[in-house]
Formats: sequence, C-alpha cells, structure tokens
Amino acid sequence: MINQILHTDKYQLTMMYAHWKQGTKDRVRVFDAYFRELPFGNGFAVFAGLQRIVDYLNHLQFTDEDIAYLREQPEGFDELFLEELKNFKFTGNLHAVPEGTLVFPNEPILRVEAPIFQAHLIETAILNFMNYQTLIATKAARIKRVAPDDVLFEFGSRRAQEADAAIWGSRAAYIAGFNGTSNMLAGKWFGIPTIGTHAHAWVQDSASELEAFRSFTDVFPNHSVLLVDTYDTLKSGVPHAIQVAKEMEQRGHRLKGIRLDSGDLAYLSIEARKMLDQAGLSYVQIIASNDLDEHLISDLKAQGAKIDGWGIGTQLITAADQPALGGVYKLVAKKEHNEYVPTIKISSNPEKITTPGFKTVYRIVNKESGKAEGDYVSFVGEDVESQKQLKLFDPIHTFKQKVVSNFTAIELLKPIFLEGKQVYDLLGLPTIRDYHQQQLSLFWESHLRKLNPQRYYVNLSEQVWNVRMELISQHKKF
Ligand SMILES: Nc1ncnc2c1ncn2[C@@H]1O[C@H](COP(=O)(O)OP(=O)(O)OP(=O)(O)O)[C@@H](O)[C@H]1O
Ligand SMILES: O=P(O)(O)OC[C@H]1O[C@H](OP(=O)(O)OP(=O)(O)O)[C@H](O)[C@@H]1O
Ligand SMILES: O=C(O)c1cccnc1
Repeated sequence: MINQILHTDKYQLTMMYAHWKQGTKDRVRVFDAYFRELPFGNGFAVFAGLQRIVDYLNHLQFTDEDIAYLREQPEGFDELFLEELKNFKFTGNLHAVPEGTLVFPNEPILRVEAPIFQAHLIETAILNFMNYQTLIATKAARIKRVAPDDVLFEFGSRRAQEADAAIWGSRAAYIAGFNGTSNMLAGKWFGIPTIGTHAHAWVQDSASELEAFRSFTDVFPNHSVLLVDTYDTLKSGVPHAIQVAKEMEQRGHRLKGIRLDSGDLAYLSIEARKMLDQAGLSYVQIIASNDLDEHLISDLKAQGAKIDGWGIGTQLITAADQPALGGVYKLVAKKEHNEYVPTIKISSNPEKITTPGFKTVYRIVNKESGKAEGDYVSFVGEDVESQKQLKLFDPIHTFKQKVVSNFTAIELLKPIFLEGKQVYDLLGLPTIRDYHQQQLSLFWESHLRKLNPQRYYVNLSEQVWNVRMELISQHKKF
C-alpha cells in the first residue's frame, strides 16, 4: 500500500507544530472514534475499514518530498520540526472492533492511545476509512436482508466517487454478504469473486441481436449472461436468448442467465420466467439491474418478480440516500503520571457531549437466549466479565433500565497495535464474512428489520455515567 501521511487535514499539522513548539508533543492522549447516528434509519451499522487503517499506520512516513512540500507552506514550519518529522512513526496503541462487527451509536469503535503529536495526525485518515467503508457495509447489509437467498453483485465502479471508493466499497459490500463484484482490481486485491455479463454495446455492435448472443456464447459457453433489453425485451431479447440457449444445449452447454436492465422489472421477469420455463430452460437465471436498492428489491419481491440475482451499483456504492456517516474522533482522556484523566467536550446539543475516560465496550449476551441485551461502555479495568448482575440504563433517560444476570460480557475492542507494533493478525475476508453472519445471529429480529427497527441500547457503567455528570456540572454554568 502507499504512504498516505499527508492525507490529513492541515489543522492536524498546525496543532502538531504548536505542540512541538511548546514542548508538549509527547503527552499521551486517548481518542475514541464513534458515530452518533445510525445511517439509513437502520437499527445497526457494520464496521469496516480496519484493514486499510492497519495498512495506513504501517506505512506512515514523511518522505523528503513530503517535507519539501511542508517547507513551502506559508506557516513557515521550523527546520528542526521538519527534521523531527523525518523520524515520525506511529508508536501508540490502537484498539478496534473487528470488521463485520455490528456497531451502534456512541460506543467506541476504535480507540487510539498515543503521543498527541501522532494521535492528531491520524484522525483524518482513520475517520475517512472508517466512515466510508462502514457506511457501504451497512447499506449492503440492508440490501442483503431483503434478498438473503439471492445472488448479489456489486456493480458500482462506474458511479462510485472515484477509484478508492469503488474498490474499498466493493470489499465492504462483500463483508456484508454480497457474492461478487464487477471490479477486477477489487477481485485481485481482496480475492472477491468477480463476475460480468455484457453491455448493450456488444449487441449494438453486432449485425443482429441473435448474432450477438450466438457469438458471445460461442466464446463463453459456460459463463454467459445475455443482456436482453437492447431492442425489445419480450419480443426480441428473450426469444433470441431462448433460441441460442437451445442451440447451446445441442452442443452440451447451458446458458447461465439473462439480464434485465430496464422497464418494469416485475412484469418482465415474470413473463421472461414463463417463456424460459415453457422452453424447458428453468435453469437459466434472471438477473436484474437498473438503479436498484433495498426498497426497490423488496418492492419487486412483493410484486412477485422472478429474479434470482441482482446487480447493484449507484445506490449502494454512493450510499445515495445518506452519503456520509458522521463518525467522529474525540479526545477522552489525558495520561498524566500514569493515570488516565477523563476529559469532556460540552455542547448545547446533548447528543454532542462526549463520554469521558479511558474506556472499553462489552456486548452483553444473555446466556439463555443467546441474544445481545445491550452494549456496555465501562472504564478499562472495571470488572465487567465476572459481575453477577449488571444494571443497564439509558444514559439520557436513566429511568429506562433493566438488570441482567446470567450473561456473557464480550469485550469488543481488540488490541490491534501495541506500542506501534501490529499485534493483531488481520482476518481473511471469508472469516470476516462468517463472523459478520454470526454477529447478526446475536440480535433479535426487531433490531435488524429495515423499517423502524427497535433501538438497541448502548449503556454506560455507573462509574462512567458519574464521571460524565461530574464533568458536565464542573464545566457547564447553567
Ligand atoms: N415493477 C417495478 N416496481 C418498482 N420499480 C421498478 C419496477 N420496475 C423497474 N423499476 C425501477 O424503476 C426505475 C425506473 O427506471 P428508468 O426510469 O430507468 O426506466 P427504464 O425503463 O429502466 O428506462 P432506461 O431504458 O432509461 O433505463 C428503476 O430504478 C427501476 O429499477
Ligand atoms: O444502475 P446501477 O445500480 O448503477 O447499476 C449499474 C448500471 O451500470 C450499467 O448501466 P450503464 O452504465 O450502461 O448505464 P444505464 O444506467 O443507462 O444502463 C448497468 O447496465 C446498470 O444499469
Ligand atoms: O457485468 C455487468 O453486467 C455490469 C457490470 C458493471 C455495471 N453494469 C453491468
């Protein structure tokens, strides 16, 4: 991977410089990364982005060219500071939840503990990778929920917000259960199965539609999916596909599928299915594409559409109905004399008040039902695992509470880097996909449904809640 050290906001560098000037650059600080609101009105988000974050941290280095560029800046960075940057490397700790984990608002998904000099620099890139990939994995999970048994193809490269988004978005969709991508680079880099049909141009460029189908299937006798809507789907495209499929049968081959890319996909798929079945071609699959998303797919299913596979591009890869996840990276503790001193950011908007302290997060799973009861944010070092009972209460509406016993507390944050060294072996994509499915099985259906899901609570331990309240009253002059 490439060195992206200057993929940061300028204010990170100016704060670094100011710390360097004041002699405070090595103070160790703790930052939490989290988001405040779930995207798409969904009941959960799917964390993705860790692989890229790990690559990024492993390759952080200011090159001579980077330094020369910084030297040109009007702020006039001191030569000794630029010299210092030459030795820059990440020496801190990073904890994160594994990719594929279901995550919820206001819980730390990632925790950085590092000299402030480093912790500032990496904020922008970490949020950039986490926000985009988590957004796309979440969108993909919504699509997967409405078509759990169908084949889902990610077709978005041409419409993605540039190349990185296409490639990493494709990976995020695969984590959430997509079956393949049309993007060859994503296939090469990540081992995602690649698939492709053909474009209208193939048909337009041939002497006739029939000729186009014959020549394509001659070249790919076992992998052809024919696009049937170039001229007239039911009068021309499907009959020609049937004719060619029958000819293929004579040679011992099977047409894999047809693709519908326009018109009324419910009506056309039902009619095409009938025509294929009547011709004895029930094995030929019907793939649909055309600006699809989870709403359209679920609507098409309700209309009885006979579609086996879905090619999904624009709406998925651009998260068109909510193109950004508002994940943030906030200072929560200062390490002083080996103690973590909690720090808070107050806001007139209660949702923006941070949760102070050096914290971790547990998923509280009921041993009897096997289902998650809620997440529990505590200070690192609080003994959560061996407690007999745990009081879960909503941090804002504290009267909403329940006591759980007979539970397992699973710590979600795992050590990824310790003192700058990667200590976590990144999981392979098949393992991440399986893990994601296991994660889903921990949750009641009511939290997973697409429309108006039941809220899943993220609770604070009493200690965290008390410190938060103390700091609010210290700082806020009502
Ligand atoms: N039965 C259906 N119910 C609801 N939406 C549908 C149905 N069939 C298709 N759609 C969707 O309606 C939208 C309308 O498509 P569009 O305006 O592109 O028309 P089109 O017939 O596909 O024309 P074009 O040739 O320009 O692609 C698409 O997002 C498509 O997926
Ligand atoms: O619709 P999406 O979900 O983004 O999926 C990708 C689209 O890309 C291709 O279309 P093309 O680029 O040929 O343009 P079109 O939309 O006019 O068919 C394909 O035929 C799909 O329609
Ligand atoms: O292979 C396809 O059919 C395909 C790939 C990308 C975009 N649209 C269609």
